[in-house]
Amino acid sequence: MIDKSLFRFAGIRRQMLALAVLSIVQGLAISGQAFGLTWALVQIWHRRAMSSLLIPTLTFVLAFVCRHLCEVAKQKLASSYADSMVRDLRPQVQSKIFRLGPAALTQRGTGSAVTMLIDGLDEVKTYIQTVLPKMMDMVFIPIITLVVIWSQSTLSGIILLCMLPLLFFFLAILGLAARDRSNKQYAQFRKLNTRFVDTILGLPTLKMLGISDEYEDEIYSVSDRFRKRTMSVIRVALTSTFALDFFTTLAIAMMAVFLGNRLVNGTMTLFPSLLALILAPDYFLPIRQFGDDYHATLDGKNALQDMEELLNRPEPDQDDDLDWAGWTASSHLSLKQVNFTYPTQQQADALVPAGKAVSSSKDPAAPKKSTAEAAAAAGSADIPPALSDLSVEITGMSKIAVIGRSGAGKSTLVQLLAGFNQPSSGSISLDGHELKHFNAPAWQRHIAYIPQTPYIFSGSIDENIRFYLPDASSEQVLKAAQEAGLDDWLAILPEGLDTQIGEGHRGISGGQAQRIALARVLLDKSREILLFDEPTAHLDIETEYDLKQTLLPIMEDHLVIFATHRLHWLADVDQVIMLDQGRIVSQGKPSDLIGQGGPLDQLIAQMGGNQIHGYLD
Ligand SMILES: Nc1ncnc2c1ncn2[C@@H]1O[C@H](COP(=O)(O)OP(=O)(O)OP(=O)(O)O)[C@@H](O)[C@H]1O
Repeated sequence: MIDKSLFRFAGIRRQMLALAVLSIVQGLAISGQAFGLTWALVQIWHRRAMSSLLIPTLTFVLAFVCRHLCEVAKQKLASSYADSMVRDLRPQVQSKIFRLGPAALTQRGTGSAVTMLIDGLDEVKTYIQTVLPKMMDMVFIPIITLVVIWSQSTLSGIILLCMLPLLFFFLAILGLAARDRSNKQYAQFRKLNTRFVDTILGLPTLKMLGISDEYEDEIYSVSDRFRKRTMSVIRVALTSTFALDFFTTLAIAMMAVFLGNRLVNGTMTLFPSLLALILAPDYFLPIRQFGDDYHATLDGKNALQDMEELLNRPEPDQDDDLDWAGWTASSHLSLKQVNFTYPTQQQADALVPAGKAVSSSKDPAAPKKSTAEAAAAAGSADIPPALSDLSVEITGMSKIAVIGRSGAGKSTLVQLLAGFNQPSSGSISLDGHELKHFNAPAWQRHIAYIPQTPYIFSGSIDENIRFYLPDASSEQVLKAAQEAGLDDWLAILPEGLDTQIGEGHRGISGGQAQRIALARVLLDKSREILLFDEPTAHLDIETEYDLKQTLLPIMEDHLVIFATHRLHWLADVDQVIMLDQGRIVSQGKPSDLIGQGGPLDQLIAQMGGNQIHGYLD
């Protein structure tokens, strides 16, 4: 019923102990309250003097106050513990998502990550603050009240004790049914969020293609499935409440009949029978409350398991030990027979060592596989490698174009160099350092990655330019903006660099976004390696031409690796790497390759020879 993973949280045992003490005190107070009430009622029944009611009434009031103070204390304790646990958990989950990187986000879906960080943590909080005190109540209060009832009427005690297994049986059966349904409901909830966030992100495209209504219907049907799953959880919850209430009422009614009978026969006095009867509902109350709240907390339990699964995911290896000062004109990078295969969904799931995945492994202590190992394992699977036997030599401030048809592996290679993808085999040597992969802070501190659509966050242009170097001076930012060709645009903006852009603010063009990305590179001179993943793919030819004029001087004193479809860039690079199905089919100086009738000529012919005019001229 209670998640074992909860015990890994610091201080939980102390909290449970404090809650247990409070539950025991509350159990005693409940008995004291029933005792005072019964005493007072018996005094009234026997028409005793009003003064004889003073002590029973005082007992009742004191016990009543103590009972409710215990309740308040338990709620405060559980809620402040749940608060502090969620406060600790939030940064852990957040930084894990960052450490896992873009591949994990692609696998889980952005919506799912957002759900986990916002709703998921709130649900975990509700789960912790509800389940811990209820659990303690269920353990201690029935025992204390049963002892008191048993001491007054053995028969009542036996009736209540016999009813307990029945209640637990129903609690377990319906709890399992609710858990299954709740798991499905949570999976549907994740699907709904992923679908919803993806659709919102793709809304401009959907609108442009005139299919946004169909997606609205699609979201409606996913939401409707979620509603049906929620209703099925509620149905089980109501059945469970009904079953628990029914058996509780039945047990109390049976007790009342037996006790009434004995009272009439004169084999029992009023006080013990009334005390047993008054206390009986409190004997069942914690079990009923746990049963009722159990369904409400299942989402939190699922969210916690989901977080545990994420936190236990092995992270891509990171080489923190690389001691490398940066790329210079004499630097040398060598890749030899490097292979990379994307893991399949099943292989990615098999990486998870905790929770469900552990059960599939005979040895829970088995070492966790890294993404690279999974990719190596993936070699035997059906999916072909995205990069095969890649051997490249790169020296000094060269400019290298990576070209090839769609799906050839250009982006995969750039992402491998950025450290997102880790090779499954092959060797890498950087200025004499042997690397397993490029996920090394010492390397990543020297690269600037510019994708097709640069990341523009919600904030001012100034803040966006400071992306790599938040402490740069205003003069440096302005100079970088001017060098990146943003000055004409800034001149017409009333607020200049302080203009708010990104989500929820002023929209900007693709060319302006690329220039902001260039300004980031120009601002941080320590990034001598530029990794471009088709930065001009979304731009019209005039904008691309304008941007190219800005880009060429920047490329001069950098190592540039430029994945592109636009072959006119061949006129401006020193080396070309042509990929086809993940293999290098042609490599060398463009002037040595063009006109030789090789694969590059075929590609030029297929893509329209005029693109290369700049080079031929
Ligand atoms: N996350 C991924 N998971 C599995 N396979 C992938 C993933 N990303 C890319 N691939 C596959 O890897 C291969 C190379 O893809 P990649 O994106 O590197 O090609 P590309 O040359 O950049 O294509 P394009 O020019 O269309 O962007 C393709 O077959 C693609 O389907």
